Amino acid sequence: MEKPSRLLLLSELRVRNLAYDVSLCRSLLSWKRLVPSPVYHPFRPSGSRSVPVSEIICVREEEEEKSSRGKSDGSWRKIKEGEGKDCGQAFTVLYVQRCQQHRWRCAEITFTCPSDAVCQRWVSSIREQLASLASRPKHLLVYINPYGGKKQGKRIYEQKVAALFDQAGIVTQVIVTEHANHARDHLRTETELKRFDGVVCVGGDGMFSEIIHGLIWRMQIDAGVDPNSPDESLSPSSLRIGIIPAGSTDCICFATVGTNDPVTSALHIIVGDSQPMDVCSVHHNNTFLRYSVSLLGYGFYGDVLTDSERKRWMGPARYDFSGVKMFLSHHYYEGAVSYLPAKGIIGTPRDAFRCRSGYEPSHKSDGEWRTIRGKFLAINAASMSCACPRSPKGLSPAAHLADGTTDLILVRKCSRFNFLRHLIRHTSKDDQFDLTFVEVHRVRRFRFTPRQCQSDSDLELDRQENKHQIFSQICRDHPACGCAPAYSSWNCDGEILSHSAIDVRYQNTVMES
Ligand SMILES: CCCCCCCCCCCCC/C=C/[C@@H](O)[C@H](CO)NC(=O)CCCCCCCCCCCCCCC
Ligand SMILES: Nc1ncnc2c1ncn2[C@@H]1O[C@H](COP(=O)(O)OP(=O)(O)OP(=O)(O)O)[C@@H](O)[C@H]1O
Ligand SMILES: [Ca+2]
Repeated sequence: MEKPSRLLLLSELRVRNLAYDVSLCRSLLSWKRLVPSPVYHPFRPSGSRSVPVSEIICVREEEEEKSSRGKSDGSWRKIKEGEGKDCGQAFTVLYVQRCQQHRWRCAEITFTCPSDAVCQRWVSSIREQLASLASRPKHLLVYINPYGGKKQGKRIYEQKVAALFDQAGIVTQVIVTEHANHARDHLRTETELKRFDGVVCVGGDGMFSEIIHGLIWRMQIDAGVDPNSPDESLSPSSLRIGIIPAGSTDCICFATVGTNDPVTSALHIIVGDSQPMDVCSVHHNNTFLRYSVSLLGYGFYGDVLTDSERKRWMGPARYDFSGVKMFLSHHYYEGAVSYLPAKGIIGTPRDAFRCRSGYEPSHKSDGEWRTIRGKFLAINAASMSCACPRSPKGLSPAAHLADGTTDLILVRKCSRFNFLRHLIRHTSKDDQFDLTFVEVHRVRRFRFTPRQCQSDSDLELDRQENKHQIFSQICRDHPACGCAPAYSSWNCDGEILSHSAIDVRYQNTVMES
């Protein structure tokens, strides 16, 4: 065995009885097949592969091979006969294999060594390399929501994730929640959080939201900041949050990882990947309501959520049922949206670029507040793309994950046919914003006031702008006329907000695994 300075190890090992040149550099494990060649070179490498050490899950000594050594095991005998060498132990490397559509799988390869000593050297060298990867979690606190999505959270964790964490040497404390807000309250009070490198959320967007709320609260308390104060800037979280998708939309997982697959997510957690994301805070009259990381939607998405919560027994299909119902209801809502455009940022919501990686928040000064009044079918604020299996490009395909902005999408009252065109474009390559009744702005902050809550001076401005629309005034004065509901609700990451008039501002960035 030679050991050039660039290499940590270089050996001739066997994989399924074939000879390979196997090397371990500082960041790469590579194996190259050695094929006999009759022409110039006695051995010519082919079939080479390499895996970054950062994507190795673990290395395992093959105990069975050790015990069968010297016994009349067919494969061992072949190696002995073929090579005429004294065969030793084998070791298996488990590593990440990238598959289609951003899926990751755990692959493994077993190397047979010529001696025990060589095997030991390989195993300890790879383990040393793995131990030096500081971003890998060692202790994780896992919350399982057994109630989200198709109610499979517990099974998904036990069958697809637990064994992988175990193989990667991750020690877990698992809590299966018993009621809504169990995880949030547990994070707020009971746990000695310093023991953990991260929190794992097995559930959907609502469960992730619970965990964000618990963690942010806890971080503020630990940092001596009043969590209720709207003006205090958030103390950043030292704990990362990993998501194992087990909900109905799982858009936070899909938009960050590119797929909703528990094994892929578990592998991202194991290798210590991290992804910062923006957190917005939502206030009503200076009172804090909630944080949001994905969608804040009024009108269509608020109504779909309100209607679908009554049909939870349908599982994820409730959204399609309520989606069709609310599409047919075709409710629009009047109000004023004011926003602070984000200036000096890289990109616009109409870019072709898709973001699944971090982005530095820009702190350049912003523009002037602008106000848009009107009748809206939907007002959506997307802090990330909100991509999900229903819409793989999402509500705002070019939204950045951590740039301190939100894409504000306004869909004005239009015909059902036009609204359907807009919706369908979420599922195709066509631009859903390239329609006269849709506008999108990248903003740092925004406010919404339903028409019924607008001040008299605002209403006077409205009247001047919409002199011809006399019926809107009649409907406002006679909300019982049945022409349309006056208020919708805000869908905040899949939870219903208690107020319609809200003030939303970019707050901070948290880490997600
Ligand atoms: C004709 C096909 C049109 C398909 C249009 C698909 C657009 C889908 C866009 C999905 C955006 C999801 C945003 C994520 C929000 C999450 O924070 C939240 C919590 O998990 N999920 C939802 O609110 C769950 C929201 C789920 C919304 C489902 C809407 C389904 C609309 C169906 C309209 C059909 C019209 C048919 C007419 C005959
Ligand atoms: N043990 C529990 N029993 C009842 N509700 C729970 C429990 N644990 C958590 N919850 C609540 O369940 C709700 C739904 O969970 P979650 O959002 O994860 O799934 P979902 O709504 O099906 O998926 P998505 O949000 O991705 O569409 C959340 O509001 C969460 O607070
Ligand atoms: Ca939910």
